Amino acid sequence: MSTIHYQKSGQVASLTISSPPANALSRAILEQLEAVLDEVEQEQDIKALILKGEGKFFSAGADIKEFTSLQQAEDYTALAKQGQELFNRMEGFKIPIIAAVHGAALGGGLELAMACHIRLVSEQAKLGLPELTIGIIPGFAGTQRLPAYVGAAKAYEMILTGEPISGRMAAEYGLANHSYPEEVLFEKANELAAKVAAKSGPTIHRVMKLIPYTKNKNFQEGIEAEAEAFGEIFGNEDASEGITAFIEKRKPSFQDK
Ligand SMILES: C/C=C/C(=O)SCCNC(=O)CCNC(=O)[C@H](O)C(C)(C)COP(=O)(O)OP(=O)(O)OC[C@H]1O[C@@H](n2cnc3c(N)ncnc32)[C@H](O)[C@@H]1OP(=O)(O)O
Repeated sequence: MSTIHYQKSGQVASLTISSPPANALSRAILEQLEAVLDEVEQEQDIKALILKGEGKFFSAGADIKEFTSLQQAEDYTALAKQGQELFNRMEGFKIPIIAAVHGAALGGGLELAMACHIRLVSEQAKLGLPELTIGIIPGFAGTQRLPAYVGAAKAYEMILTGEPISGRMAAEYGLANHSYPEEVLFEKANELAAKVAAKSGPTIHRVMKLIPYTKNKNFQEGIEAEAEAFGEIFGNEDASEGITAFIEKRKPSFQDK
């Protein structure tokens, strides 16, 4: 069963995405994440949150198989908005969220990690936005958050090639705070969360309110345009071909239509 496990240990809580085999972000998983954040918000004493994935990966992104159940451009736009709004809520959360990324954070999985305040990654993890490889575009604010972390030039390359970068390179690019061997990643995340949790709660909350003032003012406009474009692109034959090819485990044959 797909779920988000919520575990509290002192003043640190962990949220674990458990949606085998790839921790794909179905609409149901996004709703569960929303519900768990509601629960966390009720707890007065939590000072740091760790977000991680169970199994082989952090998350392989939106649930590509679920895409076939949607019909209209508006349905896809609504899906993009669901993810964007949740991720905006996370970015504006008063409790710092540390993403501990192992295996892969691709597409919506990377977009989720980018909505966290700090990213620790395993050295060999694959981080990327591969949507163009399946004939679609990023839709959970990746076109806006990735350039903010790595600069426009690297974001163009990563999005247009669809090729992932390693965790080690993500730390070099500024996309991740640090990279570690996978076997120590979660320990490092716990250590960092403990350092944060040792601080006074009111000071943490003030900082969490202040740092978002640095955000680019065009961001909201950018994600609205992204959600519209995400919906429109699904009307293309190449999107159907890309998604079918992924499900059939073959290379897509795009016709530029
Ligand atoms: C708005 C947001 C949009 C998006 O996020 S679009 C999605 C963007 N993400 C991707 O395009 C990533 C797609 N997945 C992959 O590239 C690969 O997978 C991995 C690199 C993550 C893993 O590769 P490997 O280790 O070879 O495993 P495997 O056999 O490809 O996958 C294991 C099972 O996981 C399913 N799966 C993987 N990613 C997704 C996904 N994003 N949505 C739904 N299912 C997914 C596969 O189909 C398969 O399933 P089965 O065992 O039944 O054949």
